[in-house]
Amino acid sequence: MPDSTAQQVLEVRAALSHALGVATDALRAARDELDAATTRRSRIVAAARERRKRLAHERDKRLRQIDEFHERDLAELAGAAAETARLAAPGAAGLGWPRWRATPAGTPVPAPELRVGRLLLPYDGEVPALVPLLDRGHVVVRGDERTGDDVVAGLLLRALGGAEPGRITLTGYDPEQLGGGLAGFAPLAPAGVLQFVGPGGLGPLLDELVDHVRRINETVLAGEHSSLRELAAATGRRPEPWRVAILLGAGRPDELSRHERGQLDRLLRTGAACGVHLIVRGLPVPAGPGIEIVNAVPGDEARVSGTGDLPVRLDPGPPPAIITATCRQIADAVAAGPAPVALDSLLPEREWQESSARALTAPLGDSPQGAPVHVTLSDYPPHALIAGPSGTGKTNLIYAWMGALAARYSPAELAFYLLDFKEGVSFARFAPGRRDPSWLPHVRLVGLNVNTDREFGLALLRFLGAELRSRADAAKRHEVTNLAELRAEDPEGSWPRIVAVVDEFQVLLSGRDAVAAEAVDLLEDLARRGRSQGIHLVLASQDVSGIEALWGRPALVAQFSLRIALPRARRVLAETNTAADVLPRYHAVVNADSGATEANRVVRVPDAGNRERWSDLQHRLWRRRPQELPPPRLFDGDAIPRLDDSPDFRGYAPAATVAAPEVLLGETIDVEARSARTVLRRAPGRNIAVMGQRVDEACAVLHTAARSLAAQFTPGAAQFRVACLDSDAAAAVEALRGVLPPETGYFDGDTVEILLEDAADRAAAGSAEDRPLFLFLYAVDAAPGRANDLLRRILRQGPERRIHVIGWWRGASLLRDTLGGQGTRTDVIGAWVALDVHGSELSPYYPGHGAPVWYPRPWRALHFDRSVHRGAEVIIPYGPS
Ligand SMILES: Nc1ncnc2c1ncn2[C@@H]1O[C@H](COP(=O)(O)OP(=O)(O)OP(=O)(O)O)[C@@H](O)[C@H]1O
Repeated sequence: MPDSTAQQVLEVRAALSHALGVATDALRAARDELDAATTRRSRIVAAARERRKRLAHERDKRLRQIDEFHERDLAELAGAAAETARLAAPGAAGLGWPRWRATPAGTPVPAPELRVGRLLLPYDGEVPALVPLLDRGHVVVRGDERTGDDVVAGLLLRALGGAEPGRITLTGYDPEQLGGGLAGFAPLAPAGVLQFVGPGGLGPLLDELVDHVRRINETVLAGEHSSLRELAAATGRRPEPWRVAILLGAGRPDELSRHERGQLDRLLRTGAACGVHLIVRGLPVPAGPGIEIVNAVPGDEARVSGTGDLPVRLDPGPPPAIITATCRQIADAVAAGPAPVALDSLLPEREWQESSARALTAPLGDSPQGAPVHVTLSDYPPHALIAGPSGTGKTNLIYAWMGALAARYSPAELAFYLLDFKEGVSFARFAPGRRDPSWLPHVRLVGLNVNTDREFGLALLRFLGAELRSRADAAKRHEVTNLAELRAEDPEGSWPRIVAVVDEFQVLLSGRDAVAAEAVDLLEDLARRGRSQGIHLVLASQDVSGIEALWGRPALVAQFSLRIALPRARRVLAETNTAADVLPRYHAVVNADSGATEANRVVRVPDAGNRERWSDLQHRLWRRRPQELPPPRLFDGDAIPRLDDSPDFRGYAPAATVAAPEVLLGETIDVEARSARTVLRRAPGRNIAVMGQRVDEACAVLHTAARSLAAQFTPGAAQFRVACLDSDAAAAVEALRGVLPPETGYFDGDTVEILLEDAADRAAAGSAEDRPLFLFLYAVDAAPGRANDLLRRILRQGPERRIHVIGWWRGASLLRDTLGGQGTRTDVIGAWVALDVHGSELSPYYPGHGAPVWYPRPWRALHFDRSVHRGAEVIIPYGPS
């Protein structure tokens, strides 16, 4: 058994050892497996880590790419926004304050947007934050008060600086600070560009703006355009300025009444289309279309509604010095008025093409809407009244009108007669001058410096009256009633329309004297009957309101149905028509219906005063003139005429016998250049007395008389004797030696009696002289006592014996003494020339007329010849040759 036990032990042992071996193998195998698994795991872990790293890398790379894209996109967008902003807000609308300056631009459409600050974007460059105002809408500023003030000031300055001066007008409502919020803009007020309304003024202001919108809709847009902006785009013109109202309320909810609320809402809705824009702060205005809201907070948190929620940094306010300087410039420019329009704008494409048979029509300038405004003279309206205070451009308007007419109608169609009672030479340009020999071919007469020679005005009216009669006679002959018909019936006749322009015509009508009375009568007749005969009167005056002579004759005034009022003209339009009060410079109201408000047409008159521009036109027309057309008659009251220029004097040819020798005495004040004359025929009383103390003028008259007589006789055909009793006249007498025949006898105080005795004897002789004898007696009142007797005999008996006295007495009463004192007859003095002698002293020599109206004036004389004159005539002595 032991064996079996041992065996068994052995077997067990063997089994155990086998099992052990197996287990050991298994263990080893397991270990190996573990090792392998461990190794594999480590590899897997390492691989996983590697992948994660790669993943992170990839992710980072991708994120970086996305960031780059994003930034690039953003930069592109911001760049584009900045560029757009630069275009939308050019110049003054967008420049930063350090470089800011006004950049007034013509009429860009639409108007620029205005910078208020910059958008805060992750972007290197700057993107301006803009708000639309002019042409687009309204701006409401909320938030911090000081920042808001800066925004408002910036907006206003940018808007003003980008527009032509005067194209924006501002109205401020600032009840809390009473305009203090807009103090910097105060220099605009005197020029009318800025006005303030007081604390109670909001309602009226809103009413007025609403009314303005209504007016623009009715009269300017007139259903043709939906907004001024559209009108400007279509026509290139902006007929109305923008009106910007700055409403700075106190922020109280009850600040607006119901009515005001309604008006404000209306303006917010409809104002922008009509150029009315509001900048509102401190009044409740809800967001809405066309309303830009600026939330004004300092720092980086401001917002502008047009740019959504993007943060904005608002600009600081404009430097006060820039505001003041800019406003001053604008005010100066507005006060100086708009730049002148050129005369050429009134000229037709082809000159002298029009017929004046029915009317004279020409443009006078442009309306505010840019259309030409035509003015017509015809049967209706026949005559024009122009008024405007000194310097408002009356003369210029007349030039412009004349230029436009003269370029359209040839001299066969139109004739001008021009008279200027103003001191100066405004119409001189139409007549040949020393520097420029040209003249306006239509001009037949130019009267200059006639302010003291009202008689010349009268002469013109008389002349026109005669022309009127001759036209009326012709019309009767041809059995027609007006110029158009007459021209049709008589195509060969010369019937131009006549335009008589009288500047400062009130001078002619001033005074209650015979000249004024006759002038008004003539004017009335011309005004009434001239219309159908093509004679048109254009009367201009600084102030027609005080012309009693005019307003006392309503029938006369009624004929002047064309009224032209320059700025601030009084009474020329109807009483309730105040259009002239608000006219800008160089504008006029033209009214063809006697000044009724409905007939107002505003016209901007071009600058016709410019000599060069005018000369171009005048020279062109002058070169085209018909060669037979003479230059106009020029009457210059300041010029002293010369006998050598007198057509009468030049017409003399010496003859051996002259039945009616003429004595020329001076130039008449008349439309034709004529010499005043007295005829010394063989008849009683044919003597001439010159009366007055002015030596030069007396000598000039006697010199003219001597020259004119001498020119009519061949040598020896007449006898001349000269006596000089005043040494002041010695030089003048000496000058006669060159004029009178060599055998002329000269006498002085010592020898004058010899002369007078001889002449008196010859005057008393039975038969007449075979050759006339002319006695020129200078200062004859100084002759010794006995001389008066002799003189009386010569004066009484001489003329019938062909002995005539042409004498100078140094006073009217001295002549009377010569004739025999008070009460003696004066008819031996058949003609006289009075110098500085008052009219009342002349009554003894003025039979049947009382005393002539005569106030002595330098280098003028009164001439009366009882054989031919109804009344005395004013003459101008001829000056030295
Ligand atoms: N439309 C215009 N454009 C530019 N300048 C003008 C215009 N009208 C007038 N002026 C200028 O204004 C000034 C005054 O004009 P103008 O002499 O015509 O005025 P007036 O009313 O006739 O004055 P006065 O009665 O004192 O002579 C002139 O220097 C003239 O050149």
